[in-house]
Amino acid sequence: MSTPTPSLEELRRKALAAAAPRTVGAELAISCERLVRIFSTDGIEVQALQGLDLTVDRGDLVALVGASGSGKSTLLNVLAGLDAPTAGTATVDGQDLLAMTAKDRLRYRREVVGFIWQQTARNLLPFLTAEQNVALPMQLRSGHRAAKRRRGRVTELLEALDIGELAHRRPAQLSGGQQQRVAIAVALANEPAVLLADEPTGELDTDTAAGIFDAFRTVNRELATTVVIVTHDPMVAGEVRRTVAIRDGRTSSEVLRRTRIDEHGTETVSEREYVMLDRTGRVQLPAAFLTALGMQHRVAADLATDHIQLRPDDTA
Ligand SMILES: Nc1ncnc2c1ncn2[C@@H]1O[C@H](COP(=O)(O)OP(=O)(O)OP(=O)(O)O)[C@@H](O)[C@H]1O
Repeated sequence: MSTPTPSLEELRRKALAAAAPRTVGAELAISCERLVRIFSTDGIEVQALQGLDLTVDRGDLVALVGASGSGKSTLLNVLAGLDAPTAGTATVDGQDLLAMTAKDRLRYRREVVGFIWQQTARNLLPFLTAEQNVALPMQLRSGHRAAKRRRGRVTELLEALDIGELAHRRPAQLSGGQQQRVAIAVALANEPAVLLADEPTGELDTDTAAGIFDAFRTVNRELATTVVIVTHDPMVAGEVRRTVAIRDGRTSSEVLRRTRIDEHGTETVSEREYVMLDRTGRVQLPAAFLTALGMQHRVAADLATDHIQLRPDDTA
């Protein structure tokens, strides 16, 4: 059967689509490729990010873990538009972070991302009540919303975070956990595409931290907001579907958790660790595996039908 000849109109549509400018990574919430951030102080250069690759799907909930100084906060600050990368590409919600003017960056911070700091006091204005804190980002946004609609959203957010009855309290009249819930509501005020949190449970006790983490899950599930949390807390890392480890300024491995329910309704959670593969074929193998087999400098790589074997160098 011969393929029907496309009509002139179809060809024209295809040509226009091919010629249209494409927004890199528009289908992803976050896309970073070979991201580099170099800090220079007193003539000394620190490479905080050394060619980091990361993609996050829309609607995902991801924990970023890693040793102190591995580059987690640097990455989060870049994604939040608080800091500019030195090289590489970074797009959030289809917006190119390296091509932004100062004005674009301001709008980006106000409308595209929400940010939650570890220090509870840093997230809120002390002289405003919880509801005034949540309403403020909406008032600052260009093209003011109608006051009535704004009030409705403030109430909705405070209720979603289980703090509806605390709307009239100032931060000093709230516990650390309650303050972080208000901070999440503030960060969500302008319906951001991505919510970023840097050690949001770092100042809280274990039970309160569990509650805050639940709040992130609720937001992720019910408002479909993409959430990225930097954490040291092993409990948080163990609860999310995806945990990405950062080592020496690069994503080194990730753990994916899957929940399966069998025919008897029994839930089982399986975990699998993956190492990252970049576009040039580089992988960073877990240090523990390399030490266990005494692998250094070079390894023997052989292709099998469905896997690649890596063995210690046998020529030494
Ligand atoms: N403004 C800066 N000026 C100079 N060096 C910096 C700056 N910010 C971060 N660094 C350095 O960059 C590296 C990565 O720091 P970063 O704060 O991103 O790590 P981290 O993984 O968030 O650590 P922690 O878990 O301790 O917060 C570190 O060596 C740090 O000293």
